[in-house]
Amino acid sequence: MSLPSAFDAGIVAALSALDAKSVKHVFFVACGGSLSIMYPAKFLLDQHAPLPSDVYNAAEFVARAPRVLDRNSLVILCSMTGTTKETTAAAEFARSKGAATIGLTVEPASPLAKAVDHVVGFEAPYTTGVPIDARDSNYSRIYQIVMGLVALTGGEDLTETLISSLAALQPAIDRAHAVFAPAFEDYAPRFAKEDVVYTVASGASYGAAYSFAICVLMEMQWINSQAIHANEFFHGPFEVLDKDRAFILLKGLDSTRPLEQRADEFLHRFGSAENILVLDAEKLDLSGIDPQFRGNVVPLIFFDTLWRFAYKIADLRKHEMLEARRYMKKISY
Ligand SMILES: O=P(O)(O)OC[C@H]1O[C@](O)(CO)[C@@H](O)[C@@H]1O
Repeated sequence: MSLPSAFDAGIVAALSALDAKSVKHVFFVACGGSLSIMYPAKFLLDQHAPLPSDVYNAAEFVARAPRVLDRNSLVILCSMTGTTKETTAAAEFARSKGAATIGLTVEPASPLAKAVDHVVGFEAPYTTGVPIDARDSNYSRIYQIVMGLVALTGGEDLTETLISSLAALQPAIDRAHAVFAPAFEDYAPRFAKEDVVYTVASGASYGAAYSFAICVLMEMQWINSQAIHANEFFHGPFEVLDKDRAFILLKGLDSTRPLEQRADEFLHRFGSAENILVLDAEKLDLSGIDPQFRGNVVPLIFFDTLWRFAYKIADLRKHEMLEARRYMKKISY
């Protein structure tokens, strides 16, 4: 089978060089925001192929040294900058075990790019401020890798369906901004005053909640946060819930939506609606995105739109989003 001509050229090169049928285990490896996209990537692979996979923080991957990592493994790594040293070390470690490696990065000359067998580029608006089309984002590229792999390993070939869905994603994101804008306007003044804001999600959307909690609220706004899995919520975290506690709940469209729905009902039973910001994907116009992929692309819509909310909070707190860091990239660690 051949991959669609609209597939990213780097992905076509990487997957064509791979003896796909020999791949017995896939590892998704990265740190921080780049790690957050690995959860939905694994979710997509789990849905479409009987291929075992794991998601690892890059340092943990090297320290744990899974015994199953060998020449029949495919290790997919991501570092936007390509300079996160743990991720480069993980690529080198994977190659030392004979595994095939694919690295996603925006910097083709970066240390990560040099450490992997194949480089896949993507675009990111967050540090440059230059808007992109979501079809060129990290989500889009890793989904192409996953669905390409599914097709090449004998699974259903949904690559064309994926490509046409990704082409419809940016207009869907643009429409979503308008849908969520009134809620962001309403909630931002209250959330800007909070010391703690939790984010809750499950399934394909968990990664979006994770990155919003650790990279945006904590890293960029110094607001204490934690991403809580929508069902784990009932296994401890719900004890902190009262009328004053602030939560963001992501309700996606994947098969785990009932978990998020149950959390929604409990949050509104004991919390107060004005402190529970719910982003519900059922309110979105997802025309052009195939129903099979709607649950998978919704987290990118959540994440992209939540940035607008974060900038509103940043303005109200007078705390600059990307510059006001104390440690990251400012000191050695
Ligand atoms: O490896 P990357 O994707 O360049 O990430 C570098 C840093 O950027 C973030 O993803 C967001 O600032 C951090 O979590 C991470 O430490």
